[in-house]
Amino acid sequence: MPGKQPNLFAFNDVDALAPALRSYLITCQNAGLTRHEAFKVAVSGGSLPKTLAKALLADPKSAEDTIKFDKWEIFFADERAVPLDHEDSNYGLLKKELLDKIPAELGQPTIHPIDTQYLDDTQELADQYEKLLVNSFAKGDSVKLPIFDLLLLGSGPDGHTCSLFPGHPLLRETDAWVAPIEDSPKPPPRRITLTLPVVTHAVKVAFVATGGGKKEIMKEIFEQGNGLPCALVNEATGERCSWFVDNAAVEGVSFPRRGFL
Ligand SMILES: O=C1O[C@H](COP(=O)(O)O)[C@@H](O)[C@H](O)[C@H]1O
Repeated sequence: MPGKQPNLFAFNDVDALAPALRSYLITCQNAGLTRHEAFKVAVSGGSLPKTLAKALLADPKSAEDTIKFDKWEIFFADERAVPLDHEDSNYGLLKKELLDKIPAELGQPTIHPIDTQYLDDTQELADQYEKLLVNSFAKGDSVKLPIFDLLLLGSGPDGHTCSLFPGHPLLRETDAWVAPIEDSPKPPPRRITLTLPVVTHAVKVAFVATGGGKKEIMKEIFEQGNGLPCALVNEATGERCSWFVDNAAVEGVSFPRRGFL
């Protein structure tokens, strides 16, 4: 692994995890604001938005403990090729769990959903999302990869992250920033996803994984790796990567935990 190993932060439960995640997000936010007066974050769907909402919608404990939502630019780490109000939409999920609940006085983030006029053609859907990233990140022709301030990811019980699935040829993609997938083993099959080089190029990467249903795959990710997508992210990002988990998700996993300060 480059540099040090990923940080594994384990908590008793989601209620204990959420304040630590909030504090981590504020640190990433403030670093982004210092760098370019915005916080550019890509988020996943699945179980993440609920935990994210718990972290972000909590009452601030001090003046420093402030989420500057109006400075947040939220992108999607992966998205399903469905309308934004469809029950499978990652945007729809984030809206329901978080966006609709942000009090107006806290300011509102800028959201970058997929362009649903291209739903019938996943290659075009991916290309259009890549263009959006080019316009949001590129400062000239020299930009080879977008640099997100943070990628907020989940881990499926098969070790997938974004819509990058174990053993799938998409894991070898080196050119595209955003790629289509038509054969996702987890429904719905038609999706787009950030590619591995984009994910691993982010300033920071954070996974959130909770519940005993994840413990077998967490063991494999942290003990063997086995080329699982989550393990590939760990290997490529090292200490830039942090895992926020509950104890149930890492029961029996031999990997050093770090204390969250
Ligand atoms: O299909 C997806 O699954 C993963 C993992 O979801 P989880 O419910 O096991 O946390 C998610 O990160 C991804 O964004 C989503 O499209």
